[in-house]
Amino acid sequence: MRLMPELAVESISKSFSGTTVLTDVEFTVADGEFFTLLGPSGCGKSTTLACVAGLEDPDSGTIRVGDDVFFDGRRDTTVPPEGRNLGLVFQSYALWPHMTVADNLAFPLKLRKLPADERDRRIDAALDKVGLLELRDRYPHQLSGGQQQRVALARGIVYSPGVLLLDEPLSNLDAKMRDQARAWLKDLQREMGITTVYVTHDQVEAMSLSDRIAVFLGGRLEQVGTPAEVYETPATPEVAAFIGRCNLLDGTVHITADDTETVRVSLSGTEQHLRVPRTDDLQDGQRVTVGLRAERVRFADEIAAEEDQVSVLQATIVDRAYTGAHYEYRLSIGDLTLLAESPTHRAAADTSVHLRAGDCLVYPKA
Ligand SMILES: Nc1ncnc2c1ncn2[C@@H]1O[C@H](COP(=O)(O)OP(=O)(O)OP(=O)(O)O)[C@@H](O)[C@H]1O
Repeated sequence: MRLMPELAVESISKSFSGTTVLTDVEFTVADGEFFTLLGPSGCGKSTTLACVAGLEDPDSGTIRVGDDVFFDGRRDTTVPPEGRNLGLVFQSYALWPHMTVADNLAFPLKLRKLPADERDRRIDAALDKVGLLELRDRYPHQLSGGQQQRVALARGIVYSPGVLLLDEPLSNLDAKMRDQARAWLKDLQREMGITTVYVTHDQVEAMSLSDRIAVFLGGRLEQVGTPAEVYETPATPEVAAFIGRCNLLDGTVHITADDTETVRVSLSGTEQHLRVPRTDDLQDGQRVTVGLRAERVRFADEIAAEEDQVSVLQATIVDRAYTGAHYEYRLSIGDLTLLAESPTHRAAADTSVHLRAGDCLVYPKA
């Protein structure tokens, strides 16, 4: 298999009409890696991808694949999209309606001036990869949404691009088809070993597809890590809040001479407190934000209260919802609201919750 040099995006910034949409965005994508740009609507993911594709130019920074410089803000260098050998697939499949499937795929090959027999060979190979060889002579309107999406993908890979860029390619599919397409896309990417940059706002999609995820918020890269890293050790409270369902609680640290493994945090909005792991960056009196994922808020019968390692808080259930997979509870603790998930139905209003110190994500405030 041919080896691709890494894609390096170095400190790119971009504004539109004076409004900054990207600030010092920096990441590298390794050969064969499935790398996802994840973030809420408007955070700058698509603009970043468009800069890699050459559809937009950043205001500054560099973009390169190995020694091939696509963009260099200092030298005013920019390579046009067709010179970058990238496969592009967007949310809107953008198939030409008056062309058959095969002709849709032939288009980028004609642009690259490939001879007809080589074009046919490549078209059949790409359609075979996406499992649609028998539909090569149909028109787009004779295909389902999922099939159109596969054709768009086949068109993205037909000229053997070095890097595949996908912008929300599954978002037009219904939930069930999206699940199937996701599994299929992952298999295809693995089989081809093609370096892939994927844009989505759907964290489940990002978690299940990616080798690594770059979390974008407000035009900045907040964290780059494996799915497990961004979920288990989010770099900031904002990342914790964006990925999964996370309670964010404000409090103040209190450290005594007896505290070795954990320290006490008095929570704002209640007289109650919880214990969090003791770390070097925590001082007595330090204001902190504590992140607690909903599924890590346990009820008394779920985990035992262990000295120092599990805090017991008295709570009232104010609302419960059945989701099929589990129950979601809204709890009040003094003036605080806490979301909890549990497989068990709980009828009583008053309850105690058990919070493991190791489940608390602690962020010192500046
Ligand atoms: N051509 C443009 N002119 C002006 N502003 C733009 C342009 N393209 C994007 N923006 C703005 O830049 C910001 C980032 O947009 P971008 O499309 O990159 O976000 P996104 O994270 O991909 O969002 P979404 O998931 O909704 O597509 C947004 O505030 C958007 O309105």
